[in-house]
Amino acid sequence: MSSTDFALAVEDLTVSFDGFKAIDDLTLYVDKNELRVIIGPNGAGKTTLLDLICGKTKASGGSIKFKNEEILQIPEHKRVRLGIGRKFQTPSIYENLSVLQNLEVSYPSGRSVWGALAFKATPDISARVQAVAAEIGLSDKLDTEAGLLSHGQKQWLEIGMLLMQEPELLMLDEPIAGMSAKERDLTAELLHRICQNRAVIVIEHDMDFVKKIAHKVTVMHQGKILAEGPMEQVQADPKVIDVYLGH
Ligand SMILES: Nc1ncnc2c1ncn2[C@@H]1O[C@H](COP(=O)(O)OP(=O)(O)OP(=O)(O)O)[C@@H](O)[C@H]1O
Repeated sequence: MSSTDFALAVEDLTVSFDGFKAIDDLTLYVDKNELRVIIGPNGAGKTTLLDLICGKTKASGGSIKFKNEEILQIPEHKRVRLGIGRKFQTPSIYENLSVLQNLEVSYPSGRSVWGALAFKATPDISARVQAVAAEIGLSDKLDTEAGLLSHGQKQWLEIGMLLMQEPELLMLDEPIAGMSAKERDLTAELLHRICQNRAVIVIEHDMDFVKKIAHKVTVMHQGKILAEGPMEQVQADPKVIDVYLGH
């Protein structure tokens, strides 16, 4: 497969913090419609890798191509416009706005959060809100104030806010942290749905959940890739057991 076919092509990526290489000459390719899970011990560089892809952290060297376009020099807010969405662990929803309003304010070039109450949505925006609400399982909660949602529902709403921008690459950092067993199952189903139209990268520590969602698993260790492949293969890899799964 030539690199033109990948949603994301990371090559020879390096970042140093005061001489310490948190990401060390790392190469990674993610297909369109692929759900990739990144695992590895604490400090392996997983979060730093996502920070580099979304533009929060500047790389020291290497290349990051999104849909075959070099994005290394492109600032974070422009990468969002290109179609790269990133969800952090803490939800950043507007607790005082309804689910509907949270989704509406997330529409690209939509109104600001300050104008939320006086806002009249166009048919395009309303249609997108309905579709996204159905995708995240919150169709019956559109008028609910976001602050009243359960922890899991807040996480799904934030994913929905990212989906409003129709990202072609969505990155999620430990999406099931703090969720109940039922919420975890629903999140697995949600991730299966949303990777049908885009590439998704998930950082996760819960191996049962990884098994449920991953198309392929990348194991990181000390800023490098230790192993990569289907979960069964990675799980049986003595190197992976030694540095991570055996602990
Ligand atoms: N801005 C920074 N300045 C200095 N060091 C940093 C910075 N960001 C990350 N690091 C270091 O880089 C290494 C990788 O950290 P990172 O948070 O990416 O690991 P991780 O695999 O996400 O770990 P965890 O599973 O604990 O979240 C760590 O040693 C961390 O201390």
